[in-house]
Amino acid sequence: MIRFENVGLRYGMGPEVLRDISLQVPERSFQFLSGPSGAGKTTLLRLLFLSLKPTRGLITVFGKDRSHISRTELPLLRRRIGVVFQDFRLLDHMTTYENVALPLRVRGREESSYRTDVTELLKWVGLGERMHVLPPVLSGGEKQRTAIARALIEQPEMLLADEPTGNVDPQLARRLLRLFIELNRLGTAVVIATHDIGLMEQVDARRLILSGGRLDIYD
Ligand SMILES: Nc1ncnc2c1ncn2[C@@H]1O[C@H](COP(=O)(O)OP(=O)(O)OP(=O)(O)O)[C@@H](O)[C@H]1O
Repeated sequence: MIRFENVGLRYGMGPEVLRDISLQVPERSFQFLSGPSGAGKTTLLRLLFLSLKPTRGLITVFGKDRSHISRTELPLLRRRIGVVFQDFRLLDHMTTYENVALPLRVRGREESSYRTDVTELLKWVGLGERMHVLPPVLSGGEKQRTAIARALIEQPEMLLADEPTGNVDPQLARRLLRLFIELNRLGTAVVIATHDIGLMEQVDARRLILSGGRLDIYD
């Protein structure tokens, strides 16, 4: 679905943060992205989500050359990619249900057409009882699961998650990991950025390790 060939990225006039990165996100794959703090994991996820342009190299997204994708096409392609950000980015004045439904509402969908889907998804992530509360009263793990549900509501072909177990205890981390594995079994490609070696050891998945701006791949 996504292919990088010798991709480099620098912010402004700064040094290259990523150098000669070549990777693929095949359909239905499961990969971890790791490396020390500041190695460029979030930057790489932003390139995958099309919110940054590479400063050199080639990125192909769903068969299209990234540099030829127009501004009007970008939101359509992004809809096929779900993202869970490190800081959740939930809207505090909307309930859990409303936060998850927001991407559909923005697209002008009638509530009656998605009510069941949103409710079922919230139950799937274990938030069936927390649908009508506001984010400020949710625990870190509940916020995390709300952000995951919002990333999944449009049934993306690929899910990118930035430190999705960063703020939760080991038990919840395992539960979230099981959610990602189940999602992957249902057909979604998954890329999880994490520092958590214990988490990576629980799944036999490809590891993309960044250090010094370069990427090593371990199968
Ligand atoms: N918007 C920006 N402008 C300038 N430099 C940036 C910007 N964002 C990130 N950087 C720099 O790029 C490098 C990689 O940052 P990035 O956030 O991608 O790393 P990371 O591996 O995700 O780190 P962490 O594990 O701490 O979240 C760092 O040196 C950082 O200071």
